[in-house]
Amino acid sequence: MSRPSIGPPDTPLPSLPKTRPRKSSVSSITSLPTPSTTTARAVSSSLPKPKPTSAISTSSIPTVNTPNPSAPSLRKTVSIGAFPKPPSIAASRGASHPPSPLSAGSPSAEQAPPKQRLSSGARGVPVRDSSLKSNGSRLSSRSASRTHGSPSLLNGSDRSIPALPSSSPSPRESYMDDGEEEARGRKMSNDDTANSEKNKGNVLVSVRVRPDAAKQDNKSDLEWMVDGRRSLVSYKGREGGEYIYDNVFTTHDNNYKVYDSAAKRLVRRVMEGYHGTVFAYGMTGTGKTFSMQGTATSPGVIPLAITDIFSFIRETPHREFLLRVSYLEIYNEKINDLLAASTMTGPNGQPQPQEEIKLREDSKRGVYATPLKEEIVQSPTQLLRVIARGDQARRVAGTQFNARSSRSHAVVQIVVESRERQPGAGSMQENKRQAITPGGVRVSTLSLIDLAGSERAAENKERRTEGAHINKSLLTLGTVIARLSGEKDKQGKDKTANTTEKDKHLPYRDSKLTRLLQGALSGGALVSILCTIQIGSTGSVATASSHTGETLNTLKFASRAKNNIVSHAKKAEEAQAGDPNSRALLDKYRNEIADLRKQLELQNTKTAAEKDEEEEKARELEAEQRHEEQMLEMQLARTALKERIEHLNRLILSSKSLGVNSGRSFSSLSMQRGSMMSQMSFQDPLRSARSSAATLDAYPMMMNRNSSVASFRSSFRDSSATTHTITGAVTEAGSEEDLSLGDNGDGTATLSAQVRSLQADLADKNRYISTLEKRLLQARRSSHSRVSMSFARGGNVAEGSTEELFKEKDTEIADLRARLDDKDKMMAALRSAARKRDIADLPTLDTTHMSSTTPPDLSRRSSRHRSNGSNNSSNPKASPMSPVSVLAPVPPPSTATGAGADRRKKSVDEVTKMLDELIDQKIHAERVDSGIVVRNSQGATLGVGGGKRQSISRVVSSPTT
Ligand SMILES: Nc1ncnc2c1ncn2[C@@H]1O[C@H](COP(=O)(O)OP(=O)(O)OP(=O)(O)O)[C@@H](O)[C@H]1O
Repeated sequence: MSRPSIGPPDTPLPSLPKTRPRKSSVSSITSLPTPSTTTARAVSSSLPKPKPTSAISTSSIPTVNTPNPSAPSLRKTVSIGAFPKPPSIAASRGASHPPSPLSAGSPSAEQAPPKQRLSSGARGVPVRDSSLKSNGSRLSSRSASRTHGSPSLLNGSDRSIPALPSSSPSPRESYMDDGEEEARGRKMSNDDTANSEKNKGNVLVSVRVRPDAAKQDNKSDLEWMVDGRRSLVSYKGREGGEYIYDNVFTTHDNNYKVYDSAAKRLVRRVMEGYHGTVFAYGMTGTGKTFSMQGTATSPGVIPLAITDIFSFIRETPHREFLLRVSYLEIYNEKINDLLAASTMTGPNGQPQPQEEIKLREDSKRGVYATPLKEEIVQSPTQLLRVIARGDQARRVAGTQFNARSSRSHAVVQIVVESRERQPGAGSMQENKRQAITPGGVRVSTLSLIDLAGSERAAENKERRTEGAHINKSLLTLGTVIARLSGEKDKQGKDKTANTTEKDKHLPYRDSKLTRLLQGALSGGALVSILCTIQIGSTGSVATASSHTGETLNTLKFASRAKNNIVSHAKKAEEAQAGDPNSRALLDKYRNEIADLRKQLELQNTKTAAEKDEEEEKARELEAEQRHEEQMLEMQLARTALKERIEHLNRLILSSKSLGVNSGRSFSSLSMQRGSMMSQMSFQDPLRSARSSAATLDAYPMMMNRNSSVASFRSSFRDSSATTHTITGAVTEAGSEEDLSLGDNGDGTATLSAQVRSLQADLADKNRYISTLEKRLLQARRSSHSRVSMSFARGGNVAEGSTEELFKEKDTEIADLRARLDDKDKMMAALRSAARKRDIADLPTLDTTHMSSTTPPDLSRRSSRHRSNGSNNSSNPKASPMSPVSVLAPVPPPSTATGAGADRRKKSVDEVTKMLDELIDQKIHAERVDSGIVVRNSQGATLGVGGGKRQSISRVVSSPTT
């Protein structure tokens, strides 16, 4: 049995035999030239025997039924009339043209209203075959009755699109003889026939004729006639015949018309829950990509479907939808993910190799590719962008036939999930959130496929390899479709036949394309096939004859598809809520949304509580900090106050103990102190030291304020002669202070005791400094936190004030350090004075009280220095800055010789003066610094400060006598 190949023959075609004249038609078509060939032959005889190429196995070559050679050679038309005629709504979108036989430009009916055009067309279409004519009329009525009786899913019964009466002619199979068709028909019951008729409506086959690049009236071109109104393509050549489909689009029909007639209903059905597949099939360069993708000015099926999908969603408020899209290509029998390809780039910017994509099958999803990137889309623009991205990644190359030839089969899959909304009361917003029925998500898939075109072997090796793969997969597709007719018969016999069993006989697995299309081809989906042809070979490198052969092959493929594919597509079942096997993201997302909403509400309540708590904590913390600061302030103020009191007490003691005064008073006091010191210095050296230190501090003030000295003196009048303790001098903090006058009872103490006192004083100062430093640190910290809080609140921060505070504190520290240095210096001076005094006093001590207690080495040192001391005392100016030598205790009058006592007294006075001057300088400086005002009870100012430390300046009143 000879079977023509669907693929391109690789040998030159034999010269076309003459078509057998068909009396009725020939007479009616005056414009068509009489074929030069004389003998009309059946398909089998008109085509060369298939000659497999290296890439195509003979077994996979699709077959066509061979008509009986003895039967009349008149070509049978495709049995299309049974299929509904899609409505013509192109008037609103674009041009719909009347039949346009290539040879004779028939007058355009473009301007005529659709109905008028249709009727005039129906009348005016040249029909050259009486049988066709009669069939046509017969099927027209059948078709019309079907429209009202048992509508198929893709016919004009679509609720949303008004259907126009069908003008499809009689359905007849082109490649089956009458006998076979009749036999098949007889074998089927009436019900089967009805079902078959109905199911045929689920498969639409359309043919689109591409306009020639340059119009030339070739002889072969003139043998073709395309009648869009009657959906008829006829060829008057050697393999002459007439092919009738659901739609035939002429060269004048634009993409809108193609979409409206061939895909729109299917897309709408998909939105309702059916699976649907649209694919474009045809020779290379005939306009598959142009039809599916279109151009910017003339969008194709894919963009128009996308627009329609969203229109449907808008028009269907009682349902909610979720759309996800994937885009793959089959290139050289390998599946590439076109959406992942654009995103998967390596570190060097090179595209990364993809994970191998495999085809899997399960009972629910059928055959599917995995792993495949799916993107959820929410708008037509987004969806179009995703697809445009995939298009960029698709393989295209220039071939002999097409400058931008698709080298792969491209499959766009849009998964539509939808479910019913419950009409509910309340606001719109509430409805949206709550009015969701618990179950029932329906998942359907729309596959939009742009196949690569069949082509002849190319010069280029790469193109040849690609071409071989393309041809092989297309041949497998043809084979599967051809064999479906046998399955259809079996189905008629045994409706309960297991589909999987049935599919075993079909070579779906021979190519990835057929495997992927398995669900659609085996009847699980609505199918629309758009076959593209180019009648004239102008602009094609193929010879006119081979081009014609290819075109005829496409037409035959279309006829076979129409006749053999039986779709029993049903609405996808609703997946119940909570079904673990459900792929429905809608369900998943809804649950997730509900969960998240709950979490959010919980979080909101929690956050409110936490916020309150945090605010409370912050308030507490602030209050605590404020309290701490206040405490610190108080402590500092206390410390400063104590310091000052202590300081002032020392001043008072100093004036008393040293007897610093003007004229005689001073001398007598000095004398008295001297004698007292000699008596008392060894009784309680520690107490003496502190009061002496105080004396040194306070002394100069007394020196300069005679009146105050008098008042101080009066305060001591009632005190005991030997031990003076001021109790009322300091009224504010006197109880906390050890206000001893000195260990010698007159405010004098040994210098070593004074040194100790100074050390204690120094320790106090250090403590004070560290307190201040600590405070400064805290102030800084709190200032930082306030600054950051202010920033957090978006308020402005007075940075200047913070800096000023820092500066002030730094200055304070620097001041304290300077004062500390002064103390150190003073201590050093006192130490050396103490040393010298000790040396100077040694003979006196030896002879009076210290002979038993003085260590031998000190005695020695003392005796050694005695002469020096006398030298020094004889010349006190020799060491003016070392007054300690003259600070030596004056020997008691009983032990001191007259001249020696005088000399010593003199030297003591001198040195005391010097010391007083030195201390006076220091105190003066300090007074200016500290801002102290000391007044007596009469208001006389004892000491006046500069006011630099206003915060700690105090007025201390001396007690009145
Ligand atoms: N109906 C049409 N009207 C105008 N131009 C068309 C039409 N059909 C196709 N063309 C043009 O023909 C050329 C080839 O078309 P297209 O690329 O769509 O062919 P194809 O069938 O996809 O080819 P291949 O299989 O090689 O990819 C393009 O330049 C396209 O614009």
